[in-house]
Amino acid sequence: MEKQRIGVLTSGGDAPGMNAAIRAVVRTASRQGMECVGIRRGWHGLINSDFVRLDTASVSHTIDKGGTLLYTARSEEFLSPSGREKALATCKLLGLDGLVAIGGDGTFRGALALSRQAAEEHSPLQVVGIPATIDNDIGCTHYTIGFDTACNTAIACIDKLRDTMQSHERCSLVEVMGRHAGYLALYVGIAVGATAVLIPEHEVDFERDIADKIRRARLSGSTHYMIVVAEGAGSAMDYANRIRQEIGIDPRVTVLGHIQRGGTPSARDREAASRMGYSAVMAMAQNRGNCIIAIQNGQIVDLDMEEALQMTKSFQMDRYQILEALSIPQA
Ligand SMILES: Nc1ncnc2c1ncn2[C@@H]1O[C@H](COP(=O)(O)OP(=O)(O)OP(=O)(O)O)[C@@H](O)[C@H]1O
Ligand SMILES: O=P(O)(O)OC[C@H]1O[C@](O)(CO)[C@@H](O)[C@@H]1O
Ligand SMILES: [Mg+2]
Repeated sequence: MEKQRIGVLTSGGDAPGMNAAIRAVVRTASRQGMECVGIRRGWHGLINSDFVRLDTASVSHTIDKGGTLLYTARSEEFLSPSGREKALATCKLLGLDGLVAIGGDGTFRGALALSRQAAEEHSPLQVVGIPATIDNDIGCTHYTIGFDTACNTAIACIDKLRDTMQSHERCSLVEVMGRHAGYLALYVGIAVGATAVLIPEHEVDFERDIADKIRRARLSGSTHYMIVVAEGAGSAMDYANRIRQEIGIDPRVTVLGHIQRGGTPSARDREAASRMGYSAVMAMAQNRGNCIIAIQNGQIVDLDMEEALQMTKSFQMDRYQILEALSIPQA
């Protein structure tokens, strides 16, 4: 039988730990006697035949690096069957039997569409997804690569901010990432002991969620207030203006932005990425392709891609209650 050859790519927003996942895929493939081709710039690269051959040595000294050595991109063209047709032509040209796609939910929807189109053309292509996004918003998995590092980065920044907010007895609003998801904001809020956390999953009521919390903190003796705002929960600047007008204090706004997507991956992200990368290739080697590698209750599982993409994650409102119980004194 011919030696199996697989492709690996990163797509969507980058996340610290993606390199550790690529490394695990390449090294496990090599152990399984498979060849590995890196596709650069996500689906855009697959369409344009943008590739690099990878071997065990080419992923040395990458486990500790943020970003992705394969670059990442978003591709409009890949959304159309004609775009995916070009991507399939690259797969045929390179002789790929399978593809490991490291990214978020959009990346997996793309992978599923590609494998369906390949099946229709009677040239099957196994696809396996590895969840990597700092948003931790993929329904089928309790954990996505990059989340822990992003939390630690945001916490380190907010700890610094707290020093100056405390000295000046100010209110600080810090915007963290999360266009559609509040996991990052909530975990960070608990870890920094925030006065309030605003998340997209919980409609913001200014009086209840901001004003009342600041007042109660003041009544209990606090003279500085830390409010963590997920970017999808509204503009931190608008909330600051309202606080100025309605409460009469003069807040400062800090937008942490893309700094949260960079940096040295944490131990948790390196470990999760290594286990997931290994499991992705093993699933393929054992003919269990078209799946997403997930972490459920600490265990690695592989789930049918179509079913996994229909799963939703119920938001952890218990954590929201814990945050309130720990940071806001009772009236
Ligand atoms: N329904 C879909 N069908 C085909 N391709 C898709 C689909 N959704 C997304 N894609 C492809 O996957 C790419 C990445 O998706 P997206 O931009 O949603 O990021 P993601 O993987 O969800 O990561 P993140 O949300 O963390 O940035 C898109 O640019 C597009 O090329
Ligand atoms: O600026 P970009 O690269 O489009 O990505 C921004 C988005 O990516 C995410 O960080 C996920 O990676 C979202 O929280 C954010 O809204
Ligand atoms: Mg996404």
